[in-house]
Amino acid sequence: MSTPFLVGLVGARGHTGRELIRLIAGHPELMLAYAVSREFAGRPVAEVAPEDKDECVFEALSPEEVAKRRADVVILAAPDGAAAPYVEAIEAHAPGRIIIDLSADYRFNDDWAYGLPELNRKNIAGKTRIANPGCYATAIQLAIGPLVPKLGGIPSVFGVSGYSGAGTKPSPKNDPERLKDNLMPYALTGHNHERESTRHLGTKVRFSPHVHPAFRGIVITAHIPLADKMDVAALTQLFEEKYAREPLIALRNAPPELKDGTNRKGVLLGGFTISEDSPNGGGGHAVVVAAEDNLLKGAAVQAVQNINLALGLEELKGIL
Ligand SMILES: NC(=O)C1=CN([C@@H]2O[C@H](COP(=O)(O)OP(=O)(O)OC[C@H]3O[C@@H](n4cnc5c(N)ncnc54)[C@H](OP(=O)(O)O)[C@@H]3O)[C@@H](O)[C@H]2O)C=CC1
Ligand SMILES: CC(=O)N[C@@H](CCC(=O)OP(=O)(O)O)C(=O)O
Repeated sequence: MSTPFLVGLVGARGHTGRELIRLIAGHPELMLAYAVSREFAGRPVAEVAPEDKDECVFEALSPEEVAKRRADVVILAAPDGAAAPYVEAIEAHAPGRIIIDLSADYRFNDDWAYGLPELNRKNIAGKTRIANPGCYATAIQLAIGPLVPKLGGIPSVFGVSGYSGAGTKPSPKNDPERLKDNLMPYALTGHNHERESTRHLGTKVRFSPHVHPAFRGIVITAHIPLADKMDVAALTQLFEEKYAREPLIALRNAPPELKDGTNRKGVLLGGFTISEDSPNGGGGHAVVVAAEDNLLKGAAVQAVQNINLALGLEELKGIL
């Protein structure tokens, strides 16, 4: 067997960190070199993630210590706003090292590749600075992307997420008591993933998220105004052609439900519908539904796709 690539993981205690440990353990060419957590420091990683076979112990490493430790790839899976000290220390000590940042901190930075392989993999291959997309933003862009050349207005998206999307830091959005028998709308305009989808699709998108009591899983329903009339067969064909060679994207006629996306490695798109109703002329609007697991294609699986592309490995190695 060839020497594995070493991966350092910052934010290893968190929800996405947990999924990343499992994926790294199952990847034939990656090895976990270190796992950073201040709260779990000193505990064996296998205590919380039994699949870890690299016998790591959680460590409370500073950004400088992270930069000085040997690794081919550093994954930053810390909350928004925390990445810069790690990036700066790595720039100073090991500028050629690959960094995959799961937060929103570099998704608006032109010096970083934006890592949504199904829409822009040629911009990711061989890169050393990759911003992993947001969870809702992944589903939104995959649902709207094929229709961008056909738009006749601003797409509007309703989204629902499980509460793991809100991380482990206590907040109303991950408080089981607040969420019990509940659906909580928030950030009705201007959510980060509205800005992110708008930026990377290159066209304005509106988005209102909601959180509900399941732990994981996302469903988004996109209403997409069309410039010209289109029937359901043509709509479906457009998606079939766009995603024909994408193993992580599945299509079906019926609208996917939350549970169809939970624990799925990729995204399920469906519910392809056309409304003839177009008060201002034009082609009416299409409706497309997407279901995904926010922790997998919405975070950790996508990070492994990006690592594979950065290292020149087969994109789906360790995933399928
Ligand atoms: N959850 C999701 O569905 C998705 C999350 N993301 C993004 O991924 C990142 C991680 O999310 P998630 O796993 O949910 O977060 P969690 O809240 O579950 O975990 C955060 C992790 O970061 C560590 N951490 C907290 N503050 C800092 C800091 N200042 N410096 C270094 N480490 C820190 C924590 O460990 P400790 O305090 O022990 O050091 C913990 O391991 C976030 O940026 C999030 O926005 C992206 C897509 C989907
Ligand atoms: C339910 C819930 O709170 N979801 C999070 C998902 C965002 C996320 O994790 O993405 P970033 O990496 O862009 O911060 C939110 O709406 O902020």
